[in-house]
Amino acid sequence: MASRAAARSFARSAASAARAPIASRVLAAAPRFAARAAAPAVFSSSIQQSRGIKTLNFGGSQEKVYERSDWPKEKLLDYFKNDTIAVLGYGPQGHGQGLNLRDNGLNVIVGVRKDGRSWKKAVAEGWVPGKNLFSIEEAADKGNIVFNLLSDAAQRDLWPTIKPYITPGKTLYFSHGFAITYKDQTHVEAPQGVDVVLCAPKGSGATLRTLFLEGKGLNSSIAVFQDVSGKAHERVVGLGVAIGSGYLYETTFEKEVYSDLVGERGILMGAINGLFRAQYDVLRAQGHSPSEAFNETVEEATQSLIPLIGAKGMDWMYANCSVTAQRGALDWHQKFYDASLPVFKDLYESVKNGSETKRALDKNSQPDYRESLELELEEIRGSEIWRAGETVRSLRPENNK
Ligand SMILES: NC(=O)C1=CN([C@@H]2O[C@H](COP(=O)(O)OP(=O)(O)OC[C@H]3O[C@@H](n4cnc5c(N)ncnc54)[C@H](OP(=O)(O)O)[C@@H]3O)[C@@H](O)[C@H]2O)C=CC1
Ligand SMILES: CC(=O)[C@](C)(O)C(=O)O
Ligand SMILES: [Mg+2]
Ligand SMILES: [Mg+2]
Repeated sequence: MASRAAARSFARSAASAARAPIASRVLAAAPRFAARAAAPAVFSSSIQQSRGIKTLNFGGSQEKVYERSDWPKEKLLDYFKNDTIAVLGYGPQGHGQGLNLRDNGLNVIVGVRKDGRSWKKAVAEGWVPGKNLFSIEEAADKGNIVFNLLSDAAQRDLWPTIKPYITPGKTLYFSHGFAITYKDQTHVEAPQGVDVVLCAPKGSGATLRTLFLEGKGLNSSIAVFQDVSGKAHERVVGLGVAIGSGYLYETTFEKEVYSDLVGERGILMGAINGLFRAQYDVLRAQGHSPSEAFNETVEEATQSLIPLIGAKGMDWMYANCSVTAQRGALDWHQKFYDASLPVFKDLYESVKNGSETKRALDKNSQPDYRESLELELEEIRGSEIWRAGETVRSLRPENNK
């Protein structure tokens, strides 16, 4: 009973927090359930081992994370003062990482194919041809820390062009374990005499940039594949901070790429799209209007309930919904789990055995790959659910002043 009353009082504080903007909602600190006080010691907080490194308890496992407090701007500037960072590619990551490095005062240049989409974007964002914007080859030549942020297919296709410039003493940096892990398909082998590292922001390059501008940071995964200098780990931590990361989590190239490919095909992008569509279609088939089906499927999820999960976890979101909703969700979640578990197992296998890689490489190396992706996105945009969504979004009070 006590915990029920406590839950109700949380529900009230969360309800008022829910009216605040998302950022302050996330920060709103309300006491947890009374039951939480008796939680096992396993949930206890961190042991600070040394400055900049923390060993934390993640659900019962100890893991090390690195933090940016150990890398203030002056240290970054001094540590990388003799380095030229060449960012190859100017997609979402080239944009986010390149601009954050530049704003942090590091010596950074961009390399993209001349007069392509990325070249034009880079020029529009203040990169100057011949000064800090070059062809891919020129940039790879000039840089001693080379960020390979081309598309994963282009990393395979252009490797023979780039490889001659990755000479001993340089650092080769990726934001994905893809090229190295699937080297049987990409033919990207770690060159001799070169540190090979990874820093993979766990989110879009667009978010990496906006959070940096807001003085926040996106968490990233880091890994070292080849350490020739003996400093590869320290360097990638510094680089991770310099691109605007918050905390850095340790992984391996293989673990990063397996989890990333599963995540984006699964919950983050593929599964969420499939689940939204399925529920919307059932509601529509039962005679609900497009706005009702959209509001009950997408709008409420993105505007109300998912931010609550982000703020304080699944139980917190449940606790802030009616007991009717909680009862039903607790009963039905197992059915969704059972239905999707085999799909996730298939997905993991398809990632691990290289099928997903093969498909991404085949499709995204076609000359018209962008146009065909755009056609598929157009189809989503034109479908009823997302057309209904456009109208619903336009009616959010903040968009309708
Ligand atoms: N998107 C994200 O937020 C995340 C991406 N990553 C990883 O970061 C890396 C970069 O990804 P992302 O930023 O999304 O970029 P994209 O996958 O969108 O790739 C964009 C870059 O690749 C270039 N490119 C593609 N094909 C060619 C080609 N044949 N020749 C020359 N250049 C080519 C494009 O140039 P042009 O415009 O001239 O075609 C563009 O600059 C990838 O390894 C990705 O997996 C990691 C975390 C998140
Ligand atoms: C943004 C991100 O981390 C993804 C979804 O894995 C990607 O864009 O590849
Ligand atoms: Mg990712
Ligand atoms: Mg990815």
